[in-house]
Amino acid sequence: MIKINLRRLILLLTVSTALLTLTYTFYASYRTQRSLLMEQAMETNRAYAIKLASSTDHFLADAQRQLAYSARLLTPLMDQPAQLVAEADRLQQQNGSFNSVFIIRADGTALAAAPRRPALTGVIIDSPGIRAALKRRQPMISEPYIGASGYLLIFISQPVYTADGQYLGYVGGAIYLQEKNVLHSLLGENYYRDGSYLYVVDQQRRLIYHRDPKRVGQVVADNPAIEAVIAGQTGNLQLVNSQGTDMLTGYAPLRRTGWGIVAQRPTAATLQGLDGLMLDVLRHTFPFFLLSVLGAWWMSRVIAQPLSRLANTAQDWDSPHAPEQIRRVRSWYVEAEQLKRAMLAGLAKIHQKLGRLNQENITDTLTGLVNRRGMQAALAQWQAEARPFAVIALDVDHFKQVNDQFGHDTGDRVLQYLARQMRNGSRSNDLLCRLGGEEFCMLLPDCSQETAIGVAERLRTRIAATDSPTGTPITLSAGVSHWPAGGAAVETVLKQADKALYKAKHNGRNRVEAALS
Ligand SMILES: Nc1nc2c(ncn2[C@@H]2O[C@H](COP(=O)(O)OP(=O)(O)OP(=O)(O)O)[C@@H](O)[C@H]2O)c(=O)[nH]1
Repeated sequence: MIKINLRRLILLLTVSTALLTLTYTFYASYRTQRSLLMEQAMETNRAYAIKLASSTDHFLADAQRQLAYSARLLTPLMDQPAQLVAEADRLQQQNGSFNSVFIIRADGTALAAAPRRPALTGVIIDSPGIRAALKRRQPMISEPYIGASGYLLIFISQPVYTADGQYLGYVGGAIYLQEKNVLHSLLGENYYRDGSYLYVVDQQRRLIYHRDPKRVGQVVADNPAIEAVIAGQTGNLQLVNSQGTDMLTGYAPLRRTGWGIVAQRPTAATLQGLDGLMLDVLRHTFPFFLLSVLGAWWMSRVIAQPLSRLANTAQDWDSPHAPEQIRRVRSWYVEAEQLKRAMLAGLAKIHQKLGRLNQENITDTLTGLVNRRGMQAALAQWQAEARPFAVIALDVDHFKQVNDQFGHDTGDRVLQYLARQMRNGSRSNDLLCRLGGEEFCMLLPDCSQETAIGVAERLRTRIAATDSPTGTPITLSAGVSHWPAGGAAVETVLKQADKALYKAKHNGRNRVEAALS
């Protein structure tokens, strides 16, 4: 299995988390901005359609008021052609509301027209608007229709009655939907430059105003915004228009005529700025992303460091400095501290075990004294430290007889007894050794030969005066030497002690002899 480095793992995890967060934030921010922009555009269009519906309603009401005023003026003038022409001229020119003005007698004969058209004066004009006005005899706004002049128009009319209610005819104004007039300016002047535009439909779904004059008069089917607005609803929605363009629309009806105003903006134009906006977001977010990568890199180092330092110390566990090295590792988080403690505990156990093994290795099992190997190690260290010491070589006299007479077990107990006596008569830093059989040795650091002779003599005397496990005292012989007396080597000094011991044996046993230096 592939093993991944902890630092890389932390780095990888943190960077991928940061990257995921960045991507998600970016995506969420894109979605939010997008729907916000779209909702804003639709709401703006709705508000705009409401405002224009209200302005257009006002305009039509105003046009009707002008005609009503004129109708009142005309009541006494209906048989005065010159006055009628003057009034028609005034109406047409004063406010510019109408492209043309007609004064029609109750039988349908045109009495005056503005702009002046002599050909039409005195004849009966037959057009849907004029016919409808005559028939209704009430103030009215016609449906759009193509007039005698060939223009698509709406006709606004006001009946002329005498004071006693006799119908004399009416005064009416035509607004040419494809020509310049106040209505046109009202709708067209608010045309925005950001791709937005509006159109007006009548109840038959016919375009009666559009920024493209060629489309005026066209009937638009299957457009949900048109369907809603001619049903008298105000609102907004996203739709694909008859030209296949995705649009954000707002719409509002005209109360006076039942027409509908639809303001719209292509969705693509609305969202055009979004890409730039998102690039800006990315530009602003990227330094933070870099910072978090840097932070992740730093964190991965800081987290991995205690573990990797602990791992390094583990390679050197047999070193006596290992515990200190482990203790020095800064474990700043709980898991590293736990690991550190576990390692220290493990190491302590190992060292304890090693120490025990080591101790067993240098200890004589019968007496518990240091064996020959232990003695060699101590001597080497003292020699390295140039530490002077005295050597007392000891040997039980006639030990063979003890064995023979009392048995080997008693012989063993005698050896243990001697070891105890040696311990009783020595200092804590003296090294007491059994080198094999009944051969013993005492190494006394920082001790002169004379003092060592005294120690050996006291031991000999005590042994000779004390009952051993045999029931009677035993005796021992000793030879004493000193290092570095005479500059001899350690081995020589040991041999000198042995020689002195032989001398003591030779001279009758139960005695201490000093080596000649
Ligand atoms: N009980 C016992 N006897 C041992 C041990 N090791 C050696 N011996 C005996 O110690 C005796 C040593 O005898 P020798 O070397 O002849 O010396 P000695 O009898 O003490 O005579 P001298 O040293 O000349 O006084 C032998 O009988 C060994 O078997 C041991 O661990 N236990």
